[in-house]
Amino acid sequence: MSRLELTGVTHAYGVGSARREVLTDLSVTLTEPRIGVVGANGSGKSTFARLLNGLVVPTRGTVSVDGLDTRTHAKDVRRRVGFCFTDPDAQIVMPTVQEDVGFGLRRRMSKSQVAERVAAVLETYGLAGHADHPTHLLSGGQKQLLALVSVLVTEPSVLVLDEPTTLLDLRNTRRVAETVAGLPQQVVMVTHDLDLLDDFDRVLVFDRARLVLDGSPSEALAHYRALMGA
Ligand SMILES: Nc1ncnc2c1ncn2[C@@H]1O[C@H](COP(=O)(O)OP(=O)(O)OP(=O)(O)O)[C@@H](O)[C@H]1O
Repeated sequence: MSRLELTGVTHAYGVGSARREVLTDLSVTLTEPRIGVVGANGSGKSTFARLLNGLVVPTRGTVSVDGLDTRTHAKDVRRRVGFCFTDPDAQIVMPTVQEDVGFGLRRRMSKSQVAERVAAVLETYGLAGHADHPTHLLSGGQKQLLALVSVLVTEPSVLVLDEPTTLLDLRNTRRVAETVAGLPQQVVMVTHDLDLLDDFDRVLVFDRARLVLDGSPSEALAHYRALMGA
């Protein structure tokens, strides 16, 4: 597993009177295979997730992945840490399924190698019959799966998922959950769906820009439910 390390991290968006601190003085080291992140809307979870692959660079403090600082080694970090957005439309970039899956590989290997790898992963994730399908015609669940597969094909060592099932029905939620459960990679998953975290090794609870609990799924979920008054 990789070592994801945040040291003295504070992050704010905006400046002057518009400055809004969304993460405050966060230090945490993550080495477990399965890490969940929960918290209220606006508590800083997405910002935390984006810090892990350098999509967001902290205002103060450092974030590193296996010793690589996201500020100075952005490219290496992004190669190791794959990121899946809540909304798959934010990352589906090509007109057909196979082109989209091959997109992240085009600079690393020859056309025939890309075609071979793409065919193999589409088969593995049950999308083989959709290779030539226009991406904009896929269902929400298929799009989410495609976004996940397009990241997995690049073989990241860590996968960060920001609310990957929010837009999905129960069947597709299960499908994504099963796919994620079977991955050899380290996974960091932000979610409001607490059931997805039952078997996780560690769950972080955020509240108003702070990490307020870091523990087992049952401890974290009890704390989160109490925070939510549920
Ligand atoms: N690019 C940005 N510019 C300005 N403010 C931002 C930006 N991104 C997020 N914010 C603000 O930062 C705060 C924390 O947002 P963040 O998305 O990290 O929270 P979250 O816990 O993931 O919320 P949610 O559960 O609603 O997705 C929110 O108030 C949000 O409006």
